Amino acid sequence: MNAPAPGAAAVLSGTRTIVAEALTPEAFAPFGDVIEASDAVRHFPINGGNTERYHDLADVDAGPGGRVIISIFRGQPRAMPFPIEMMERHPLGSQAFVPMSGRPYLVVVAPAGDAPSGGDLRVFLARADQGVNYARGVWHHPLLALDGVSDFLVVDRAGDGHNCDEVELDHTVLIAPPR
Ligand SMILES: NC(=O)N[C@@H](O)C(=O)O
Ligand code: NI
Repeated sequence: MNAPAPGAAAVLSGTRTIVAEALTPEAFAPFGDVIEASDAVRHFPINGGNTERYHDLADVDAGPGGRVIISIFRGQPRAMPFPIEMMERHPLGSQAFVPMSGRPYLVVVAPAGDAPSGGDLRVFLARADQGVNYARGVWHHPLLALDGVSDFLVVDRAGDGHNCDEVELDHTVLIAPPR
């Protein structure tokens, strides 16, 4: 059997397998922002030309009564192919992950709104120089580090209220990074 194209879904041994697609701002736009220093974003020299500022890359949202905080998540690598059995969302604020360990990672998302089914998932392979910012309420799988223990700078919300809903998927979906 030919390898499925990135982003394609293939039914292997009765379980649907999705091969990750490359992360681009356009493809990720329905779910939030891609945080990367590319010529596609507004950038300009500062500090007398010593530094280039890649400006205003993500919409950080702590909602009413929330506070924006910065943390570090140290993720253990996930074994591939990985079964996606649940998703979560943060209804009160956004959540951004910026890789610090020089490794790629996987991003699994579904649109904000009703609880997703396995058929609603989008799977992206993020490069080591790309961060993501999940917009408020966007369904996503908890951190999916690859290849080794990986640190991520995380920008999200602290404050009152319940800010993490979890849902079990109606069927398991295996994900695999592109070959
Ligand atoms: N629990 C927690 O803060 N982690 C998740 O939100 C996640 O997206 O990894
Ligand atoms: Ni989260």
